[in-house]
Amino acid sequence: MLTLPAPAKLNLILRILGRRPDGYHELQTLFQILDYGDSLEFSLLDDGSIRVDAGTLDVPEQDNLVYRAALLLRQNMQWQNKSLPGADIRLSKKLPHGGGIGGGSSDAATTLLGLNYLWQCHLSIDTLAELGRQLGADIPVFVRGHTAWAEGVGEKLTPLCTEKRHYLVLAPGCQVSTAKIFSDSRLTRDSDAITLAALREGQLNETPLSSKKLEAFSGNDCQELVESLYPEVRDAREWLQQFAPAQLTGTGGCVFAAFETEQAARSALVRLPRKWQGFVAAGVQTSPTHQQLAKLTSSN
Ligand SMILES: C[C@](O)(CO)[C@H](O)COP(=O)(O)OP(=O)(O)OC[C@H]1O[C@@H](n2ccc(N)nc2=O)[C@H](O)[C@@H]1O
Ligand SMILES: Nc1ncnc2c1ncn2[C@@H]1O[C@H](COP(=O)(O)OP(=O)(O)OP(=O)(O)O)[C@@H](O)[C@H]1O
Repeated sequence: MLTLPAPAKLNLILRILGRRPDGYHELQTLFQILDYGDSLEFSLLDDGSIRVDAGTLDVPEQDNLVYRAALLLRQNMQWQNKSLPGADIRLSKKLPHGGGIGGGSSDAATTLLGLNYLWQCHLSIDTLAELGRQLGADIPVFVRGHTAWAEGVGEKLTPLCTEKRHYLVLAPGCQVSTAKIFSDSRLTRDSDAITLAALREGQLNETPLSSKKLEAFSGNDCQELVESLYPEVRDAREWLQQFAPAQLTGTGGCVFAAFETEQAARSALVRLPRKWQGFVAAGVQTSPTHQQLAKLTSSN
């Protein structure tokens, strides 16, 4: 049996530059991977079937991104005339879905990485990232497994180190549909592009992007619209704002703030009103999934 984590992400910066003919949006975002997330257990099945036990997640099996990722990988291998065993996958969800923290996307990426290992498919990270992109714009970053600056629809990724910070993430309890936000005519979709060079200006190449820089460039073009549609998101952000600058991640509904120490983040968490849920996590440069896989491959 193989157990792998599926971490959350935050969008520390999210700028929407325009809409493409296929309806998708050109964006620029800074994906920060966290050391907190879901967990998946994989076992081989002799009968060739794919089974997913989604635990508390109430999504039909065919729609579960874990199932869809497993099927896509298997189809891809079948085209190469490789016959594969099946898989039994157990998902333990900690991440709220429809939260803008990439829970479903990360589960899918961990499935691609985990089954590539277990089924010995030997597909490259580039191929797995391309398969992931077919399922969702947020999946490639988790497949590649680095905190990164992203462009295009989120698939053109440049790894970027950020200064270590601790995040308090709040889930105000509403699920926000990404498609609904991106199709709303009121969405800000004309932000100017910024360059990675501007982001890094004044910093030595090897140094992680400082908290000051992150704060100067922070912001999320979806925030105003999401808060007007979901007042509870604004309430949660305003509550968090008493401790540190707070903003929306992805298309929400989660909001977050950064703290220098874990203790500072936790002492805000203990004051969280009961109506909301929250967690504290550290920002990491390399995904815990990749760290775990690297341990496995080095011990083999
Ligand atoms: C907002 C972000 O979370 C930022 O990280 C992502 O861009 C969303 O990525 P995601 O949830 O993986 O999105 P997908 O599942 O690919 O797409 C959901 C819907 O969002 C819209 N969508 C998504 C990403 C993007 N760059 N432009 C879009 O317009 C599309 O209408 C699509 O039908
Ligand atoms: N394994 C899964 N975990 C969570 N949601 C899933 C999963 N599979 C399918 N879904 C569906 O995908 C939708 C989006 O879930 P997800 O957790 O990816 O949202 P999100 O946090 O807003 O992600 P993103 O930031 O990628 O938009 C859910 O509402 C759910 O119906």
